[in-house]
Amino acid sequence: MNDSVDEQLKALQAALSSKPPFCSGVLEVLPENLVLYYGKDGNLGRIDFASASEDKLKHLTSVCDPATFGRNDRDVYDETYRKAGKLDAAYFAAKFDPQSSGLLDAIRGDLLEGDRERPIRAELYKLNVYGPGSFFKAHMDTPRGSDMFGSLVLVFPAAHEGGAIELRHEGAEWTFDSATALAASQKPSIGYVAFFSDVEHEVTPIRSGYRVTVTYNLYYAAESDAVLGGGDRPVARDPPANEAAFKAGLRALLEDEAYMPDGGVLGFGLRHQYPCDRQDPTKNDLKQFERRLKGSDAMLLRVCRALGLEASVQVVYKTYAGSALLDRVVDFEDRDDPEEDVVYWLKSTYNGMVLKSEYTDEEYEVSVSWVTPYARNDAMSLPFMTYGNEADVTWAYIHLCLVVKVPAVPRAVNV
Ligand SMILES: O=C(O)CCC(=O)C(=O)O
Ligand SMILES: [Fe+2]
Repeated sequence: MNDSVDEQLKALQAALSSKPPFCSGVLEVLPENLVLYYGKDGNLGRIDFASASEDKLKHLTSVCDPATFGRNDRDVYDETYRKAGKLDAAYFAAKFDPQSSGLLDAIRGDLLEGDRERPIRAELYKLNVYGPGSFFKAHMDTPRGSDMFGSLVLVFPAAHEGGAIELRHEGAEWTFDSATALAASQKPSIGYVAFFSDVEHEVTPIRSGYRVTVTYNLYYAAESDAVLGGGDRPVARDPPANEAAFKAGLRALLEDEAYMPDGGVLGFGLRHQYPCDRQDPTKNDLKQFERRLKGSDAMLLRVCRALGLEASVQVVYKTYAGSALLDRVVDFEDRDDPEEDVVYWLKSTYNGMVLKSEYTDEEYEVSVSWVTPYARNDAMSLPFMTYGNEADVTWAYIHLCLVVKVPAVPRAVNV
């Protein structure tokens, strides 16, 4: 590979990973939006976070249940992993509304990288109270539906120290210290952080005071049938800087006639994991994920389609005999004969193709030039999430990739 192609590929990788997979901030609100009502078993309360006394915060804490989390396929209570109180959505009502306050619009503009026409909705999930010494260690949020893409955490301005949210993804780490951000705000305000649910996050220990949060699950709204990636989007939009850079870079690469003159296949491991219905995996036709891609994964498909390239979401399975590329999700429970060679089974039942390996000279059926690294799904084990915020046997996360055909020269690339 010559130097300039190498540099172009690096620029593509940089454009795809330049935006953090979360957004956060402090939102000024009307004073009445700092009011929360709660109650359980006849034990009722109203708390105004503009002036919440310690007694009021202790009362709220006393009404909460101990918070559990999902470890493998079980909900467990373990104070070495999660120490906090929680109330389910039936037991509290907050005045603040993410939709009418404009917060959802801000999240769409930031987290969804300018995909402004995409309707999203926030579903109330839980109230959490973290008193001194409380925390929640690293986990991902359990998907609760195929259209769920993210999580939103609101932090009320009760005075506290500690309790920052740390987020980690693909080797990078970010922190949002809502306590400090809220303490600096003179006006009534709420802290917020929204992230893609497959991004690992944790709440660091609270050193003093009370950290009260309300969490929401974020979904692509059902009424949206807008097809991502088409060049026929109804409303013009200004692409964010990383999208413009990615598009220019990919076009330049394809216009270079010395690059893949006979054509070939480009592969991009997607940055995010996606909810997959584990109970009935065969209904997971990979095409449906096109509409649900998150952030820069959506941008990648949008740009490929805009350039007129043939691109499809695919999945790589790791087997003991190498990797197989497939255009659909596999139901391993359909495999009647465990003695049968799994690669042969994937090939004969699912049109799987053996991927060329960088490490061995084994025979292969497809050779992909990977621009970003791909993760393999393990064909041999069920994909339980080790640490989630809830145990769920229906939904699992799956790693996907985008496979893009590069035509032979002379090739026409849309502008
Ligand atoms: O309360 C928070 O700050 C985050 C809670 C959380 O991560 C969860 O409920 O999954
Ligand atoms: Fe979480």
